[in-house]
Amino acid sequence: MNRFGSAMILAGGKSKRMGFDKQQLSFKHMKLIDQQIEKLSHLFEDIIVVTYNPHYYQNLRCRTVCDELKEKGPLAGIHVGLKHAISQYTYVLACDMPHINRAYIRYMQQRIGIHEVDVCLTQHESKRMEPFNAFYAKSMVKKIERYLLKDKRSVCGLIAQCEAYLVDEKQARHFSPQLNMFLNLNTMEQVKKYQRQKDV
Ligand SMILES: Nc1nc2c(ncn2[C@@H]2O[C@H](COP(=O)(O)OP(=O)(O)OP(=O)(O)O)[C@@H](O)[C@H]2O)c(=O)[nH]1
Repeated sequence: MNRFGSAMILAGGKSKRMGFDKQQLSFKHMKLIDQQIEKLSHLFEDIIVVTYNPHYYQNLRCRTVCDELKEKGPLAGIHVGLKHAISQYTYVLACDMPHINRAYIRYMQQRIGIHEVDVCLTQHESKRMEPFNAFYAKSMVKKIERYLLKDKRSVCGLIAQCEAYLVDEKQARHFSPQLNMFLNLNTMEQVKKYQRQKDV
């Protein structure tokens, strides 16, 4: 099994705040998630989209899976994505995140190379953790399953029980000064603001 061959995009949420399915978000006449798949395909040989709508992805360079443990939130997506991953570590992204930072992905891979942890993610000065734009080990599958079956859902609660490499906010800002690489679009207001700033 290789080390970093798989990436997953979570696209199985309810998008209540957006008011329409975030998998359908488009910029410049191209779906955001299709743009993510395109970008990630230059960095990872295996792209997994965790979705209940596999037909959206038929002609793209990815495969699809859907949650085994339903109605349990993003961790259930991470759970099934890791189960199907072909590599020891999988890069995890949400379908509403428009910025993919290659240098930061490489940096996290280097850190994992040295520290051999269960997860590598970023922690803000406030101690809040970013569950996406992060790496998770395939060896976490059983642990996540047990956690979800106890009806727990918090990614951060799970991380507290793991060997984690936490990149601190200051370090992350060297790669993304405004932390745009963690921007996620939950509402139309956020989409409009993003469009105004980026002219997309
Ligand atoms: N596979 C899977 N992905 C999920 C699930 N819940 C959320 N996600 C994904 O996780 C990421 C973050 O989700 P949120 O934005 O917090 O939740 P959401 O359900 O998409 O949106 P809201 O209904 O507005 O909270 C998005 O990429 C979602 O598609 C789930 O139950 N299964």
